[in-house]
Amino acid sequence: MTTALAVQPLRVEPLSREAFAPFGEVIEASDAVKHFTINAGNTERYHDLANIEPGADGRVIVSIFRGQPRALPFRVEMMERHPLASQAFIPMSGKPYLVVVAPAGEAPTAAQLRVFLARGDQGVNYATGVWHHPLLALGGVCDFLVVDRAGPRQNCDEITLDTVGVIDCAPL
Ligand SMILES: NC(=O)N[C@@H](O)C(=O)O
Ligand code: NI
Repeated sequence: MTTALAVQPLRVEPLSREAFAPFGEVIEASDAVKHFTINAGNTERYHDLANIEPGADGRVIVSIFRGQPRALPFRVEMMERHPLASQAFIPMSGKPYLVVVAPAGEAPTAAQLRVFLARGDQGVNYATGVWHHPLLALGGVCDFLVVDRAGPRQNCDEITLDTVGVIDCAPL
């Protein structure tokens, strides 16, 4: 007889720079970040938004992830981390998406997970080693520009959670 896994309802928070700070950076054109006008006044530059870390023997690469939408309620059953490098996701389709994270270090429990709803104009950069769930697109097929690492050595650890985290909220 298989025993059912315990479930833990997960609260969804709006994504903000302050709340996400323990996990990395939020990539957005906000008055809260350093910005200045360039190109003879035509363009505003929102400067130096994320710490992109490819690791000592890696190089920075840019890819596009085309994510299929996830259905809600969503069961968070696994998490992953990239121990050698950061990973950034910048939405290109203008739709909100979910970000599930836990601090770098010991494998997290469901109770330690943080869930953020990101707007379609907010990207995130996971700092090296930060636990996160793979891409969670919502509302349709969505493209994301992804800035992460190519290089030798394996750069993805996955864990299965003992307790399933359940995200069951409509976007905030
Ligand atoms: N595997 C892969 O490149 N994608 C994950 O790292 C992810 O965070 O979506
Ligand atoms: Ni990842």
